[in-house]
Amino acid sequence: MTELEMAEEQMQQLRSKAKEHLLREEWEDSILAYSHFINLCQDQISNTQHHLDPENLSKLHKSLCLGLSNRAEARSRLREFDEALKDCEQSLKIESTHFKTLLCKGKILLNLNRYSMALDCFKTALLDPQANENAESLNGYLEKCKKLEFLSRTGGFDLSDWIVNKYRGKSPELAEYIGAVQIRKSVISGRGLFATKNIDAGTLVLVTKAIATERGILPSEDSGENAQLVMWKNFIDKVTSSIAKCPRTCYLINTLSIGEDEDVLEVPDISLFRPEAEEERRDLDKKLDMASILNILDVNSLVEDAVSAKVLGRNSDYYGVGLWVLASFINHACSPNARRLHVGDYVMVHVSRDVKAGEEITFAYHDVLLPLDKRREMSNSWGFQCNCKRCKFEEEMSEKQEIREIEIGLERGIDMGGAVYRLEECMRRCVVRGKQKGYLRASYWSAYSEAYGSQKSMKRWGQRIPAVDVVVDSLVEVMGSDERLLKALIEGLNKSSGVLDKERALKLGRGVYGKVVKKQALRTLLEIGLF
Ligand SMILES: C[S@@+](CC[C@H](N)C(=O)[O-])C[C@H]1O[C@@H](n2cnc3c(N)ncnc32)[C@H](O)[C@@H]1O
Repeated sequence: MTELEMAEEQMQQLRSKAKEHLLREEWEDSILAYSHFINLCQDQISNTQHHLDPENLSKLHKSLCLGLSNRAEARSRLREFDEALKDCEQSLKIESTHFKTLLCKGKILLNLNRYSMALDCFKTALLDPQANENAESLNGYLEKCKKLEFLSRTGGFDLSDWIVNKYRGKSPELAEYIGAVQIRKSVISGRGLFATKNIDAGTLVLVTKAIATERGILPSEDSGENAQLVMWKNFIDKVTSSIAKCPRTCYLINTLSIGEDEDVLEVPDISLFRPEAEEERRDLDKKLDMASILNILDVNSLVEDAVSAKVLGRNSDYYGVGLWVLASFINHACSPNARRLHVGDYVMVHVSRDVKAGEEITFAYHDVLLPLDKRREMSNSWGFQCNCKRCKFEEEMSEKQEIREIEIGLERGIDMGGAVYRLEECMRRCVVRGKQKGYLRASYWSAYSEAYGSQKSMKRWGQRIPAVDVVVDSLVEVMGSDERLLKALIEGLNKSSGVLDKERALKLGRGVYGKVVKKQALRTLLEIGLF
């Protein structure tokens, strides 16, 4: 047997082995075998290209092209998208219209949310004769790319049907989207996200896919602490693995705060977070050590089921944690103007009240319908102290004897209607007006909500305290919409046989869900009490 024949036989064996692994979905073994095969193929081409007849040389090129394409497929199944894309590029250099490679590359780009580049791949694949046999799936991908590209350009998402149908069926396909926002230095701390134009309540400002999420049901014993620790460890592993597989992910995570010296941090351009941003400009070699990863996750991870968030389509027993890079630039405020919806691995952030151009977009990291000391405890556990206008104002007010007495009364369980009456009287005497009234009412919301919910309390105090809609309006003005406010408004007005101003309820609903739920669907949700 000649040397050439021996090499050919070895290649033949390797190819069969690699293919077998691929069919059995043994991705790692398949990658190993294809790598070996590809090396042999490349050696063979460079050693023999001058004395091989053109037909054999072309056969070798074809084999190499297919080997690269199949290795790309196996790598993409392991979510090693970067390496898989490199294989696709090499394969397409040999045969620029190689159908299988174009299909694989298109799917990878779709996974990376690079919709228009994926669309180009599928369009080119359509020109290949093989497209006829695969017309159905190819057309499916083409339609999907077009739809997602449109959504990422316009932000025109519509979750109405899915929500009204109580999340039955597949969750809607989402795309990454960046609205009228930019990252700038913030007076709150470090960098923040800012509106670049006036934005009305309910409008989306961003939709972004998680780098990683971890979800599970927490058992009730030891308040789920152990399970939470296991989930946190799994979450860290997932983030670390994403960083190892993708330099872009590593680069983006590197832009995040570790919670210290935020004021000297660089302000990244928002365009870096667009999936289709140019790769070349980036310093993709910067590495992240484990200590930095842990600090970054500590400061930036979000729990899905927070008060300023709504998890759509999943059992409420689930506990979920995730890292959404762009959303990590949003600072906390005790009078926030944005909320988030969690759908699958995406987070959708919308403003929950009208926002002016240049205003910072903020959401609540923890419950803000609580008094100052409780809020302080929670921001301390996040590792910062909030000094927003509301906190400063309440600090002044907490010096007042009357406020102290009200707090003592609340601790001792006095009639909530009475506590509300005293607070309103105190605000009248201290000439607390406008937003500041909303701030204090928000802090003592639990007293208001209990009073409005109790027949006995309303009978005694109802005439002497402001009506529920007046209080809800003043709260919405300072902290945007909230489900609890919407519920209190509807129930309170029902009880007092007041007429529910539908437009007012719709506005509140819009603040909670954003414009991704259309008016008619929102009306249905309000009618069936599903909010
Ligand atoms: C998710 S990051 C927000 C973006 C961050 N400012 C940056 O420059 O990357 C969370 C960190 O921002 C800071 N932060 C957010 N809201 C704050 C607030 N209301 N007051 C003080 N610091 C805040 C804290 O350091 C917190 O750990």
